[in-house]
Amino acid sequence: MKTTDTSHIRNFSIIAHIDHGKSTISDRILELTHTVEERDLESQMLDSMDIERERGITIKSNAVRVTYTADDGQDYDFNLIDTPGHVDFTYEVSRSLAACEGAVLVVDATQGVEAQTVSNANLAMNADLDIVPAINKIDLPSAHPEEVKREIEEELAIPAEDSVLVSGKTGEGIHDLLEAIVYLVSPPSGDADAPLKALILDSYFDEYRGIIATVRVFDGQIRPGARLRMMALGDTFLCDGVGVKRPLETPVDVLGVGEVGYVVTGLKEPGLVKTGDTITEDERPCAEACPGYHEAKPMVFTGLFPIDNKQYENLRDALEKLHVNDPSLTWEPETSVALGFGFRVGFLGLLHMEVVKERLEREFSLDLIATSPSVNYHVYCTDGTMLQITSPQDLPDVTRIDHIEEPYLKAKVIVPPDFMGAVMQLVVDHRGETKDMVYLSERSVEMHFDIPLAELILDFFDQLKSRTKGYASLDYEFSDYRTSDLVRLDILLAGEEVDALSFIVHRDKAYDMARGLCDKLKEIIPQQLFEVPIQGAIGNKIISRSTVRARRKDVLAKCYGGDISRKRKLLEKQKEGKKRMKSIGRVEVPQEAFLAVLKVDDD
Ligand SMILES: Nc1nc2c(ncn2[C@@H]2O[C@H](COP(=O)(O)OP(=O)(O)OP(=O)(O)O)[C@@H](O)[C@H]2O)c(=O)[nH]1
Repeated sequence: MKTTDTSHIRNFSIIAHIDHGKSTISDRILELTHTVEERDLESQMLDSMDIERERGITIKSNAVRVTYTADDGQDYDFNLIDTPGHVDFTYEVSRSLAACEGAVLVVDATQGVEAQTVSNANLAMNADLDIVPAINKIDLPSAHPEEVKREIEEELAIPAEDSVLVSGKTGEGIHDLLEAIVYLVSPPSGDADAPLKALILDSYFDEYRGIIATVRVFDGQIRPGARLRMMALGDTFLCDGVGVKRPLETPVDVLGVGEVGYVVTGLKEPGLVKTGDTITEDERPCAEACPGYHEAKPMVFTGLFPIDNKQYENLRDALEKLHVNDPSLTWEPETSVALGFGFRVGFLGLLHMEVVKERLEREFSLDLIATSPSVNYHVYCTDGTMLQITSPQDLPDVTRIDHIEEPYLKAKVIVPPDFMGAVMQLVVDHRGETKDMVYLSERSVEMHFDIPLAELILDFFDQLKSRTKGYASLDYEFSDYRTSDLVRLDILLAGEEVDALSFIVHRDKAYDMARGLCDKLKEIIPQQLFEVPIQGAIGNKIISRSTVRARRKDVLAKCYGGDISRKRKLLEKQKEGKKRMKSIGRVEVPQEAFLAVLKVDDD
């Protein structure tokens, strides 16, 4: 085996619980290594999507190359991968870790170890990575780094003597962190003469150059002009260029062993490049592909419908293109009497759903309506068959149903002991069952419970945050399917059933939900020229009702005659408002009505 000198390469991910400061620390590293000059530095440099910057969260992992001149006088190439912290995107973290030898585990010095600190640390340990703990936000007066060190040792079983104290805000300690990375993270190894073996970490669609894949080279090398092959999918392509992100794309002559960079595939069809696949040489393929990734399974499903039905094909096209960048998305066509043609789309969670909807609207100029999120139910019929349904409309008639099973999660909350009672009550209110709890330290208890996924996606997290004054952190994973007494709640507007407003709910909660939803819809649906009764029904039985009173809406009344340009402006504004509405029968319904179920206070 020919070994190339990889002793000056370090590949690491930055992992942490949400908001502990990964992106801020990455910014400081870019600055200190002069990858980006101070005057060009925008905050959250690696969060390249507008949504990420606006919301201050990382959604996609991002790989960037920086060169660090260490205290030993040598230059080191760091491939740094910033990862998301939110539980919806855990799969992004494991994808990134597969490309690295090390992980910087950021822990907020004021918060200590939280739920995703534990799960991300476990992912890194299972991947056998060298872990560098970084205790962040030490500039804050409420920082208690010594206690956090103890938590890292006791709760995560990671030696804390290697911890580096840093402040992403002031830059203090970042130099020590870079030195720790040089000494604690192993350099990559591989065979430069072996056939190419490169793992696809991520990919995105470029209108002009086709699909661009981010890869980690394990063996061999990639040069422009080489004929390469996707091992799982079998397609071949001529490599159109390789490079690294600094953080802008910078072409290089070759990507060698241990390096992380991008490959321009020239492939134009979405679906030809798969994250987790291995790229090899066409003529001399490697013997074994990289282990690849577990497919991320969608947990939450919603209907996405274009407001203008002419945009249906554009929506399909957009989903295909977005899928290149977001392989966890699934979809199939769905038809609604109320909303026309659309798709039933599967997501990893509610945040993922919001992000995808927003990306479709922004990046592909679509106007969309999303319907209430649902989970995947197993419906056992009296004829012995089992149906998997993700849409309330597909629920068969009650006479055909023997029983229904719904997905349950194993969830974990880390919280100060004072809030234990509040969390237990919240779990009971959401049909959950507390299993056990472990004191991690005087400051924190880890509680384990089982809870239906359908309850968690409605409002559990918001309520958890508010009832624990923001102190609780939550992590969960799929557990199993369990039988539940579930019914479909239908909503009628002006006497007509609106299929897109139906949802599946536990029988014990149906009355409260129906009342809450009718009241919420009354607030959301604007007054029309006629009275609009809103009714909630199970089967033929009406169980709740509210009414939107009639009013003649005369927008011009405000103008007191006179000014024509003002009148025109008002009319245009009204037209704009209309675009965001959908006519259901005679009733104009705003988009947000279809997600009203998320806003119902059912307590
Ligand atoms: N005082 C102080 N604030 C910090 C420090 N580092 C980060 N912050 C703040 O903490 C918040 C979260 O920081 P981010 O860097 O966005 O956190 P993150 O871990 O990347 O968050 P996600 O990507 O959403 O998981 C921001 O408001 C930062 O300004 C620090 O060292 N000191």
